[in-house]
Amino acid sequence: METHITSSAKQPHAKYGTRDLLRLIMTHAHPKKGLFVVGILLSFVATICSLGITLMLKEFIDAFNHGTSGQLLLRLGAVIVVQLFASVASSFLLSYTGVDAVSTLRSALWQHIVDLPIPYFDHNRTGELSSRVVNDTSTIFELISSQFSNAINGIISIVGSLTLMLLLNFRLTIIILIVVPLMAVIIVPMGQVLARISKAIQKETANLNSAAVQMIGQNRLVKAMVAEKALKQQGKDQVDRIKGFSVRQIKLISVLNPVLNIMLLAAIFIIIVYGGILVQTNALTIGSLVAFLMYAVQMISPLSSVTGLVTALQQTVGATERIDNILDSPEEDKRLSGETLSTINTVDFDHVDFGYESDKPVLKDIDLTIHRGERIALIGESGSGKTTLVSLLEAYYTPTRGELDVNGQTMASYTIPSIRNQIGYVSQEVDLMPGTIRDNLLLGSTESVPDEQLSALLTQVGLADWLAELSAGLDTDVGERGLNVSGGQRQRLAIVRALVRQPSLLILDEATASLDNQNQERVTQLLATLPADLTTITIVHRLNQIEAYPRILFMEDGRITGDGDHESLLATHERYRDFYRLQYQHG
Ligand SMILES: Nc1ncnc2c1ncn2[C@@H]1O[C@H](COP(=O)(O)OP(=O)(O)OP(=O)(O)O)[C@@H](O)[C@H]1O
Repeated sequence: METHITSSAKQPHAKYGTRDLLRLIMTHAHPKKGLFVVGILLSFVATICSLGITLMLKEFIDAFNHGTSGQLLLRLGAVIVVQLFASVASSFLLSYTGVDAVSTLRSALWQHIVDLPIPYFDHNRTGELSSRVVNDTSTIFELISSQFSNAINGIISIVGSLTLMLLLNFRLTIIILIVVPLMAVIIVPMGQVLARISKAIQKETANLNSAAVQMIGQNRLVKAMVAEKALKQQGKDQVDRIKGFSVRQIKLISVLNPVLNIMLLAAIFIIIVYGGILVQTNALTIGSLVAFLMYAVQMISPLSSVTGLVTALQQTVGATERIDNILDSPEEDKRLSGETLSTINTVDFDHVDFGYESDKPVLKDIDLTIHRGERIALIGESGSGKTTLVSLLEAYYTPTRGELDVNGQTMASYTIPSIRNQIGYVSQEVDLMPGTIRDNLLLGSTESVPDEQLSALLTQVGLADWLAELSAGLDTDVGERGLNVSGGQRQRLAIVRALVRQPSLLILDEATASLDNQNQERVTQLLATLPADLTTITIVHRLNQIEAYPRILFMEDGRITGDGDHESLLATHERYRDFYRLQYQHG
């Protein structure tokens, strides 16, 4: 039988390389190839023009003694204009290509993450996933929009300058060719160390991101546990780890740049001394010497952007691997070619087993039939598998053994959206989405629902007075993570959200933490006001309203050991009796 637990068992990909990066960019970022090629060509033109300008300057200087040529100035002006236009246009086109590609990649990632199956989220931390969408895609953006074109221009500049230098003076060029490899001996190993450091910075920054998401999200818990000190220390340690790597990085860069500058100065010094001698002996014109100097700079300066490309590629390959891991994880199979489930009349668990991990069964031999319109309470000790049982109904997971049928047909034959559309699910952790109350109530709703209907439902759950007090009514913003709404109100809003889609099965995972007795009573009363043909399964944590449920399922260690009404369970089920008495003793 198919299970969705694929992400954790995924085989690690073979070593990642530039080819994977290219594949990722081509298949998911869809860069505008035409614009990119035009951008590179214009960049090529701009670099060639720069080299040409130097050559013209040489002619200009050498023509000084014979009076300046107006025609030469005109040509120089024209080339400068072309160079300016080409660099502006290429810079825009390449950056635009990068922005466009990274936006496409981010959207693809976002959409893919939305469609990942629940088990994927069981195994991956929120902060890490958000870091993939934001930080790792930025690394790819930098590569496409600047580092890549800088390096290509650098190579053109190096090759062009070198060729022109060779044409101007062979021996001077040879001297430069001795200095440059010396620089490479310093740049390349330092570049590798820098790459390792920036990889570590990236990793630690992602960790900080994920820790920050948790720290902010769990702020109430932290305060409740008076854990501020420990958490501050944890944050400081994490920040210090990044600082440690960053300091090493700036130390290296601080040394690298001046060393390179000194080597550049040394090269210029040699050129001036040796070139000066050549000028004196008329073996070289002053114009050629100036041009030579400029070419030397044009050749040496881009060296770091060329070697920088290697570093950038290494970093981006790391980001690629992480993004690929997400994109390669299979999306939830929504079984869109299956049948549409238009109502739920019966649900049959036929000797169903399920475990999140194959060797640890959580549900054991569940054999159960639920009929339309039943009001069921599901109770049992914490960890006995209640939430897991209803998660199977939501098709978040599939049974590892046995059969789960709806209307006498295997659940696997129905499309997943049609199953979920028939189920109103109110989970224990009720989260509201950012937006207005209306946005929240209509989340995922494809049909327009009149405000009167929403108000009627809000009245039904006892929120009419609360709504009337809000100045903007249904348009009130619920605030981030729904903090402006109390736990009980949140749960009742979630009930309305579930009812708006007119489900045939309502599942309520009662939130013990946020519900006081009064609220719980309200929820129980609400069940009585629901349409008679709406089946409800309520996971009940406190039993003070348990008599209201005609059918109670008692779960122990993944099995249903009791199935009946309150009186019959009290009479026949020892554990239920203990459970009931224990709860009552504690009020
Ligand atoms: N996503 C998951 N991955 C792995 N194990 C899980 C996962 N969710 C729950 N479990 C385990 O499955 C078992 C049953 O959990 P479940 O949440 O279904 O119990 P429950 O009866 O609803 O508990 P409670 O009343 O505390 O909500 C527990 O041992 C739990 O640790």
